[in-house]
Order: sequence, then C-alpha cells, then structure tokens
Amino acid sequence: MTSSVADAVKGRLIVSCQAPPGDPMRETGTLVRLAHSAAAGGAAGIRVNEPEVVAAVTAAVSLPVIGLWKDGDTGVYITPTVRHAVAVADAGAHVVAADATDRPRPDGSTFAQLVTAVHQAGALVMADVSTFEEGVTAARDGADLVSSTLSGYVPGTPRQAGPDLRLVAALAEALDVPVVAEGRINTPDEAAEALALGAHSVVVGTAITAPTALTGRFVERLARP
Ligand SMILES: CC(=O)N[C@H](C=O)[C@@H](O)[C@H](O)[C@H](O)COP(=O)(O)O
Repeated sequence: MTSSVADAVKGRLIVSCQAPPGDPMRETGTLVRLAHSAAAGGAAGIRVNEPEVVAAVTAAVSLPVIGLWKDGDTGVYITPTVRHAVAVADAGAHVVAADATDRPRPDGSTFAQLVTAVHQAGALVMADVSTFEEGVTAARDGADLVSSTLSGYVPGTPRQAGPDLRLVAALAEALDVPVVAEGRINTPDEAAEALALGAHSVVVGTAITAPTALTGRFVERLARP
C-alpha cells in the first residue's frame, strides 16, 4: 500500500480540489468535476476536503486520493481529531492528511495515536507540518509522508509569498519517508524546483483550482496604480 501510492505520485503533481466555506465552488459535484479536470490534465493524485467529497472523488476518479477534514480555520483545523481522521479513511481516502504541528489536538490525542488509528482503518497518513522539527517528529511517529502544508499558517510564524522550499529541501535531506512540497506553489517552475530540491511530489491548489482567489489577485493588482 505504502509503496504503491507513493510510487504513483513520485515526481508528479497532486492537485488540491478544495473551496473555502461560502465559495461558489464549494459543492460536491463541482469539486468532482475539478478532480476530473485535474486527472485529464495529467495529475497523479487529488487532495480533497470532507468525507462526502472524499467518497465522491474516490468513486469517480481512479487516482490516489489524499483526504482531509477541515474543522474551523483556527488552531488545529486540518483533520484535528482521531474521529475526523478515521471518518476520512472510512470515506475511502488512500491517504489521510492531518495537522502534525506541535500544538495540542482538541481531543487530547497525540499525532502517533492518530497515525495508529488511520493505519488500522487501512489508509496512509500525510503529516501536514510547519517546521523541520515537526516533520522529524511526525516521521518518527509513523507518518507515511510529510508535507510542508502548514509552513506560514501557524499564528506568530512568518509567511513568505512563495513556497517554503528551504523547509522542503531540509526535510527531504533528513527524512526517509517521502516529503511533499505544498503551499503557495504558484508556477510550474516552482513545482519543478521543489522536485529538484528533493520533494517526492508536489501539491498545488489555489493556482489551479481556485477561480475566486485567482480573480481576486488580478482585481487587487488593478486597484493599485
Ligand atoms: C494551510 C491550509 O489550510 N492548506 C490547505 C490544505 O489542505 C489548503 O487550503 C491549501 O489550498 C492546500 O494546502 C494547497 O495549497 P495552495 O492552495 O497554496 O496551493
């Protein structure tokens, strides 16, 4: 299992098909269409939010699916508890992505306990981290993949405009498990650079699947002289 999913995405693109609360794209059928488009364009995997969407996309698209369940948007909100993680696995995700930052989880579980529960449910775990130390700890705790997803999203830490390729490179150098580059990858060249720096795979969301945010970038620029 580990090797087949990891092999399938090695050196390739995973497309995150998500939409924030209130966004016109936040509708299961629409997100399934986005996943189909990503597959048609050559993606090797899909990342989606919420059990209902995970189930719909795994049924419709024959690519590995990384599932998560966002609950809120502050603190630990990406698959915050064991209950959320098992629900995502039970919905059919091949990989469950979960917050593996060093912050306390709302159910009091440890990340290692979440990993055990997901493995028992038959899925792999992607640790979404914000720092090098968190990545090392997550791998030690049994994560099957480690992703730079949360770099810049922990309050009080800096967020750069582009991807945190320094973190990706450091993790890729240090870890035996595959390291995934994710977060603010805006161009094909940035994705290629992440692979060149040792990333196993690259996740791109906003730059491909978020027309509201992309429109806003143009509008914001035109509003400035
Ligand atoms: C921080 C957080 O909540 N990240 C989420 C994780 O699933 C998504 O909102 C991002 O879109 C995803 O990580 C891909 O990143 P980008 O959209 O920058 O390509």
